[in-house]
Amino acid sequence: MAHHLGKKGSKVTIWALESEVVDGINNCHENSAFLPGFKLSDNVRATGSVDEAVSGAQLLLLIIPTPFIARWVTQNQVKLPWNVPIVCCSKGLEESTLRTPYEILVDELPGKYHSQLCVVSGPSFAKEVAMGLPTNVTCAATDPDVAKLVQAGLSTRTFRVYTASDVIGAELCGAVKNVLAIASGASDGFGFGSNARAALISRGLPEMARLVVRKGGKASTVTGLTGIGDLVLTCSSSLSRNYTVGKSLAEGNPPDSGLAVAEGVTTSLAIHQLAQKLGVDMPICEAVYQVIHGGVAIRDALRSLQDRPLRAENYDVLDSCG
Ligand SMILES: NC(=O)c1ccc[n+]([C@@H]2O[C@H](COP(=O)([O-])OP(=O)(O)OC[C@H]3O[C@@H](n4cnc5c(N)ncnc54)[C@H](O)[C@@H]3O)[C@@H](O)[C@H]2O)c1
Ligand SMILES: O=P(O)(O)OC[C@H](O)CO
Repeated sequence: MAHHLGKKGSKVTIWALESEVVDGINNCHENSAFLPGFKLSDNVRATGSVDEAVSGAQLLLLIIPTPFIARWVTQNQVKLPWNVPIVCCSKGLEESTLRTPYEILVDELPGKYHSQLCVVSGPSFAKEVAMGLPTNVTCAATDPDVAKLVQAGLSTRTFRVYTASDVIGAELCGAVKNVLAIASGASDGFGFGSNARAALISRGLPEMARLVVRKGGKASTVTGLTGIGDLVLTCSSSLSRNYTVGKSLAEGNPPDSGLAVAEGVTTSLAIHQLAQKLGVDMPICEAVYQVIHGGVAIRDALRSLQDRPLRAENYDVLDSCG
């Protein structure tokens, strides 16, 4: 995103955790740890100081893995300006509290920040964004003016931003698709074929919709970029870390994604707990949870989805889409 905005002409300062990442960006214009092979725009620089990163900022993009958001925000809250949009781009659920990134920010930041919070989500592999390939995403905010500000701030001819109001829906879609992508990667890893992958995607969609609606979001959100858009992308490409974790599980490896984060691994536990708490039926996500956290063999978990009692293809939850 920094490179994208730098190419657009914005001056961007990245705060990064690792000093070698800061040095690599400032000295070699490359983030060789997390985005190797890209010469970053000259408008992008990095720092290890949050104060320096946010100084004079017109837009803050918060893009850190979900498990670290709460701690990072509580540690740095006093340094964050409250009068510019804070755009949350992370996709997942916090394991201990089952909160989405936006819910974490609302809880951890004082009320004066709340109207500035928004979410950007949708089918957007970082590598393709960095390459300048056509990408469409959605900015969801409770305040439409904030959504429009972010839309204008991020959009270019290759990066098109839509606005929306369903924040919780957009976030839950982003969290659930990562778990479903693990199932899809595993299915492909076993060579179960294109039919199986298409079934996982289309039967994953009502799981997503049921959770969104139960949490107060709109069913129609799952039909958009943050829903089916990101679901199709992540379930069908080796560029996805989550899909890749699934493929690796099928090869008999543990659910370890290495350096890069696959949010679906921890999110599968949170989705399991949230679905139980809210009484939402999410069999594919549950199968992924059983594999990663319950010791069930991945082949058995996928097979068990086929062995469930025959039933009607019920998409009632989507019938409420306007
Ligand atoms: N990479 C993508 O294509 C993509 C696209 C859309 C959304 N996202 C979401 O963005 C979020 C971040 O993913 P990513 O792809 O940038 O991750 P990544 O795996 O490329 O990098 C992980 C990042 O997390 C940082 N980090 C690690 N521990 C941290 C801590 N304790 N505090 C702060 N930062 C820490 C690392 O410094 C590193 O920059 C995830 O929620 C992901 O789902 C990623
Ligand atoms: O690599 P993944 O699986 O985390 O997916 C990245 C993005 O969320 C795709 O939109």
